[in-house]
Amino acid sequence: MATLGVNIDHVATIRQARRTVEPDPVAAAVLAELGGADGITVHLREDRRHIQERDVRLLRQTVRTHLNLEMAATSEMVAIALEIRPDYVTLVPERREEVTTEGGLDVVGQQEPLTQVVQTLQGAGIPVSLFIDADPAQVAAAAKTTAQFIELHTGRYAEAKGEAAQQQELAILAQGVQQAKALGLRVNAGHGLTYTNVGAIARLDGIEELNIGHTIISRAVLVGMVQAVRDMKALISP
Ligand SMILES: CC(=O)[C@@H](O)[C@H](O)COP(=O)(O)O
Ligand SMILES: NCC(=O)COP(=O)(O)O
Repeated sequence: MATLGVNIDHVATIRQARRTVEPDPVAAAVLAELGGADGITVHLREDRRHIQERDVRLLRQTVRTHLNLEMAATSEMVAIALEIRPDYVTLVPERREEVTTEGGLDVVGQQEPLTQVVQTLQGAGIPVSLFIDADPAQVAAAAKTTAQFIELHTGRYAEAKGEAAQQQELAILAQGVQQAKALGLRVNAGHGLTYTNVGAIARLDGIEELNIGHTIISRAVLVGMVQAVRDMKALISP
């Protein structure tokens, strides 16, 4: 049964809309944990469009479950991670122009530099997860970096149109989980999951944690964070 990492990026999106101090992602994390979150995920983007370094520093002191820092594999972000020391780091691709993450890391094409970043962080005691598509070559390349985890990108599943297409993407994800486990990788999953599409992913054997953000924050705006998290927990671990 998968656990739930709540991504609170878009609490910060509302704050940054006015460049002000509310709503505070730190307060949101407390409420998410009260609602049953098993972890808190934040994406400190190079362009700081939502989560700020201040948020990550305070969350390090206040998160009682575990803190997952999503970041690009840059020297700036590695230095921040080594200083703040999240419970784990998830390396994600980033493009300034993107509205949100568009795909997984190209580990195959960046094997050497990504392996260096993985070994720097894990050498400092910070486990690393690589956010990748469920592509066999990417899964194999991720294992070669010595990263302890992968996070399978569920965006194509979430965007699939119609039952057949969704079942096809689900089968690809299931295959990716099995390949990763056979290679000794621990497996998380996330991106684009919602209250209506999460069930089939939560039922995939071998996935440890689902990182879910936008849909939970969208519901929290209407019913409150505690209830929004409780509702998602009820779906992924009934
Ligand atoms: C990697 C991923 O899919 C998300 O966790 C990421 O945080 C999306 O970026 P935004 O939160 O900026 O939409
Ligand atoms: N890595 C996925 C994540 O943290 C949240 O993605 P989303 O649910 O906001 O699409």
